[in-house]
Amino acid sequence: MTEPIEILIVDDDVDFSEGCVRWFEKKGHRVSQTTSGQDGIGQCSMHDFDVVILDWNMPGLCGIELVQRMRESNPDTEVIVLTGEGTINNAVESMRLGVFDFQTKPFPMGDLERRCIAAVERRRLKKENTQLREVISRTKKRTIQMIGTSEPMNRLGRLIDRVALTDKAVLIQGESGTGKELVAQAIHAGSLRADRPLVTINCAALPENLVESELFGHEKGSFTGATAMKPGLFEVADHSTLFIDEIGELPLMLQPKLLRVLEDGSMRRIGSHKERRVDVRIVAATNRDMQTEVTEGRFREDLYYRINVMALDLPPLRERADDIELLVDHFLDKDCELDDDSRRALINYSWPGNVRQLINTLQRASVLADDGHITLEDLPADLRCQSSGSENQVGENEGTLQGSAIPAVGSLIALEREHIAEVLHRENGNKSKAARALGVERRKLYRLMEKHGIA
Ligand SMILES: Nc1ncnc2c1ncn2[C@@H]1O[C@H](COP(=O)(O)OP(=O)(O)OP(=O)(O)O)[C@@H](O)[C@H]1O
Repeated sequence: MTEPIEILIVDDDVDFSEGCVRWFEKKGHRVSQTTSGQDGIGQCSMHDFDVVILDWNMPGLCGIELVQRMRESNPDTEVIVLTGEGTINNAVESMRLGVFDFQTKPFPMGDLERRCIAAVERRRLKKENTQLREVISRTKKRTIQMIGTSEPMNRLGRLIDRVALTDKAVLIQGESGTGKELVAQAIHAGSLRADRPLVTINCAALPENLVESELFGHEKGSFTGATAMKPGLFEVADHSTLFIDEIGELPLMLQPKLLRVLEDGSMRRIGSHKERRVDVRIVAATNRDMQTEVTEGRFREDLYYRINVMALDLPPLRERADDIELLVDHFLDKDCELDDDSRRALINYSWPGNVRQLINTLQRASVLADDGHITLEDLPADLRCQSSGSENQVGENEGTLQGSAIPAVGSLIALEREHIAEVLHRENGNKSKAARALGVERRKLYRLMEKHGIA
């Protein structure tokens, strides 16, 4: 049997439509029926049908009007038009409106079912197309290569392989820069959903009021600025994986909505009454202690248990020192080489900003090095100190300038940038702590970091 199709039959011929309902139901499809065009439009606004089978000659609203209104509110639903008077004009008109097919009564029911199956296929392809376009416009393509052969990394690799195939929600916890996003990509790549793109949202990088519309989408006109309908990331990630980065930042008022999708896969766009069903696997990440978040009332306990079905803890780089040299060699510019002292300094450092800090340090050193020959002088002061045996200090380059526009020394902008970088450095790259120390919201810190090109 083929996949069950959700069908709405809109026809004022009661005998015909009841016959259709019985026939389709026997074939295992889910069918609703109405004899009124107005009611059909209402049902479409409440439910996401795959196919509407519509009589062209209904009393009240004419065929053109019905098709137009249904397609306006349900551009994804395919429409098959039925008529007793098969005129060329009707066919041309309905095709122009984007209906999938046009059938003249009477016809064999088997034909109608075959047309419905073909319509569902077109709907699936259209949806997939939209998903791909959305994802391409939102994400940069990256290949996943996790470097590390230490025992903690081998253990993590084995866990990823096992977790990936389960389809269960995963919570990845670890310090900033340890590779949580990379792990999310690896889980998706190893899952049965891997042929579809991974969709990502970072809750902390978006203003609070945008998180809801990004996740759940909105209808045109549902709030100021909603000039067009936009599907949410849950719809974009249908049949795939949604990576929710910094889930600890998810506003409390949105948490019940997320819980609902996780429980039964149902959601609504902002400004819509229509319930949509999605099949999305959630992989979430955080560098917060979620137990504390729950205890202190910032995160719902029920949601925490829902997302924490499988937990993965990422070790900080200082707990897998065996991997440092591998990472250094992997990320070192191919035209550069390290002298013995600088190599030793890199290997012995405690890397509070983890792999991200290591990558930044190497990039910085390769810019500063003469003829590609990296010496201790090309490394930040705290690495040099540590290498000469002084106390562990934090990484000064968790805050390396990435852009090319360096503000004039002493300018207000330069001072702001320096101060932010210094606080990040003092807090070991921990953005929550840095935001608290700066007296701003974490989101604001993200925007400031972006503005100043701080990595
Ligand atoms: N094991 C690894 N092998 C190769 N690259 C890695 C590894 N771990 C991390 N990286 C790289 O380090 C950088 C930071 O990793 P990622 O963004 O995944 O960290 P994160 O834990 O999600 O950080 P944050 O909490 O700040 O978002 C990325 O460029 C990533 O590719």
